[in-house]
Amino acid sequence: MKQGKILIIDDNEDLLKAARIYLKRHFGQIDLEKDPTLIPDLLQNDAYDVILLDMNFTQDVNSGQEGFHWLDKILEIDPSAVVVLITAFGSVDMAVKAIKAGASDFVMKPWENEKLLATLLSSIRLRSSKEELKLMKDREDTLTQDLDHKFKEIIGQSGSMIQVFDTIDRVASTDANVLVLGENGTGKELIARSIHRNSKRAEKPFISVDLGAISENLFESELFGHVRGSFTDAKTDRAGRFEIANGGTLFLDEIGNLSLPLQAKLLTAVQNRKVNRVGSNKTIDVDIRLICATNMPLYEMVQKGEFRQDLLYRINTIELKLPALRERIEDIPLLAEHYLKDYAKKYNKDIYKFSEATLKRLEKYSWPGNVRELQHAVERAVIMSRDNILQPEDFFFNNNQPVRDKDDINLEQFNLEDVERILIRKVLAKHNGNITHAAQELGLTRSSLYRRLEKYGL
Ligand SMILES: Nc1ncnc2c1ncn2[C@@H]1O[C@H](COP(=O)(O)OP(=O)(O)OP(=O)(O)O)[C@@H](O)[C@H]1O
Repeated sequence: MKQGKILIIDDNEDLLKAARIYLKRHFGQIDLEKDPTLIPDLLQNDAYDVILLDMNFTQDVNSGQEGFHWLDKILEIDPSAVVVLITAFGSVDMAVKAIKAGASDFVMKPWENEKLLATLLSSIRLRSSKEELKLMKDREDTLTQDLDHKFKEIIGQSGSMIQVFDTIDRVASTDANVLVLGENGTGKELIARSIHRNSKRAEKPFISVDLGAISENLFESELFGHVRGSFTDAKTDRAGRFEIANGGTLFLDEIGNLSLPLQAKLLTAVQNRKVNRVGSNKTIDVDIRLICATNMPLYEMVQKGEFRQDLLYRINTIELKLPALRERIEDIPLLAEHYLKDYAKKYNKDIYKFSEATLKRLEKYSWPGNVRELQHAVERAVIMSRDNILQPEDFFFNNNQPVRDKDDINLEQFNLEDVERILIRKVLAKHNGNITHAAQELGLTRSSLYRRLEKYGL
């Protein structure tokens, strides 16, 4: 089937007819219109891939003013419309002006059919890439909104969280680099997003990079980009995260996991605010606000020569230490009730509170996985409970489950899931709960390890 819908607007009837006869062979639909005042109606009723528009409608007037007027009108109705202008021979200046005003291309009268066809075909391609781009932009906006929603509300009324809020208030509007320290699941990314949202850069991107999840040899390409052919898999030019974050905030998570050679490369980029794509000599300026986070003891690591002191001093202009959940017990009921409301709604359950005994138990538990662990525990309890009040037995706590010994694994008895659960628990214990290290040892990404932790209730 022939593709493409084309609208031609010109007051010369002979020209319209001739164009239709020729173009009908190549496109799905050709609509002709003599009267430009009908453009808004036509665009209401149909979506055209290309609009071919004459510059001059009234005879003896060659200023092109009318053409510009209608071009503006069309782009006002559909900003991604593809308009090709028809200009009189010899008025190249006007054509250039039209392109600056938003036309995609122009053809000169009298035209050669082949040339007209080639112009229309490339215009149709342009239209579909414009639409694709718009779709991608919309998709990105939706994703950002979803993510932002997830990260919007910071809950806490403990003294230590009030201090955190106060620091966010004071630093958000500055461009100062911020280092967020805290155990896994204490809300480091949440805080980073909140700083971004309250900064002058809020309308620009917030780009998050999990440095613990990037392999050593892809580090430069991921962060600084690459040009085509610079290594085997570099099939196209690609911008790195620094460039993508330009104007906005770059959030480097798990910075303590970076090897010393990569720390040096990062330092250079952070210091100079310039990057070179891998395989290119061109230096690109980047304007970013840097927020870094880690659960590792960076100061001790500096003492041991595992983390560069100069890099630490670059990134820690402002330091924010997030308290572990067990250090702010008064926030536990608050968070638990927040998640209870969320998940009861999500799973359509009529559960409205925790029993007194449950709250006590939740307050006593040590929450090694902090808020993330509490969130998952409440979700699981909501799913499993048959009552409308959550009881202690709806919760499984890490330290309720004895870690079995290696000898316990009897391969005849265990199914694969049991073995996986035990293995994950052991590897986690070996790395003191450090998710990144455990994931590395297990050959999993951090997110798939989190998924399994959730699945097995670890
Ligand atoms: N104070 C808080 N109020 C509400 N939700 C929170 C709070 N702190 C953390 N969370 C939630 O807990 C989850 C984990 O938070 P986040 O990813 O920011 O932690 P993190 O410290 O960056 O974790 P990791 O070190 O594992 O990357 C998220 O779903 C987040 O929304």
